[in-house]
Amino acid sequence: MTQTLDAWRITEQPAYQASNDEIAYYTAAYGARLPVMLKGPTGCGKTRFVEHMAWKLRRPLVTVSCHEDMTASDLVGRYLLGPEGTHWQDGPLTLAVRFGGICYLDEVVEARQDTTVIIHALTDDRRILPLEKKGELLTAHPDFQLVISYNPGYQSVLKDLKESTKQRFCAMDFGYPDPAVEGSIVAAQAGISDGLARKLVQIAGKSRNLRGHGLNEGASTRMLIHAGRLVAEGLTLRQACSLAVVTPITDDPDMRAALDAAVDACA
Ligand SMILES: Nc1ncnc2c1ncn2[C@@H]1O[C@H](COP(=O)(O)OP(=O)(O)OP(=O)(O)O)[C@@H](O)[C@H]1O
Repeated sequence: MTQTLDAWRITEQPAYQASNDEIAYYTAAYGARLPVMLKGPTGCGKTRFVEHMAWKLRRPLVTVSCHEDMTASDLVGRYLLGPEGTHWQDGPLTLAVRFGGICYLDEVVEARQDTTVIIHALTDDRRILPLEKKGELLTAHPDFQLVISYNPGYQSVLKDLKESTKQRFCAMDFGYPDPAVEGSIVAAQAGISDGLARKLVQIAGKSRNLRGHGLNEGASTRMLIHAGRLVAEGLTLRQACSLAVVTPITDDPDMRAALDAAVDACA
């Protein structure tokens, strides 16, 4: 069976509101074919940004959510047994390398280090991917680029990228957008008024101040969009925030009470 990247082409513009110069930075990194690391908390727009850039640069985007059971074969490919015997099937990384896509490894630190080292030869001047089981040394297509995401807040000494991996990448910091930008993202994507979106952003601000004081992370932009959608479905702000923000984010009764109070103060 012939494999292509057609299924990974993004045909409709993914909505993305820029906060700073991230589009220019990324465009330059892609122009120089340098690998990029996007750093930031969950749900702040990293994936949406890569989707937007892949669309803008007209490159197919192959996204892989990394996890600790992921093996090198899951990324690179493997021999499969079919009716006509065994045949090689490229994994998602190999497809992007072979046909010139952008490969986005989401939460790469979750993958085992023996998996992450396979990207080393791809992310220095060599730009090669050894397919050991197939006995092929694949040189990356000129349009190939590797992007990884990384949440610095979750890392521990035991679970961090190796220095030799980090130092191969350009890196861009992502945070939650400024309140005005975040409000307009939430209003547009949840289909709610600007006033209501502003309230949700205020609530998020209060939860973000509790980070490190009982919360691992404050409410993300993604959560605010979910809460907004629930209000659009007919829930009150308090109900929507309970369902989409407060209950998912913490099990601690005191912390839930503090967040409920923050919601009431903004309602
Ligand atoms: N700048 C932005 N412009 C438009 N939409 C945004 C922006 N930032 C966040 N969003 C919205 O927030 C949602 C969550 O963002 P996204 O999935 O990109 O987060 P993420 O940082 O990749 O999270 P994770 O690390 O959990 O994968 C998106 O689906 C999108 O609706």
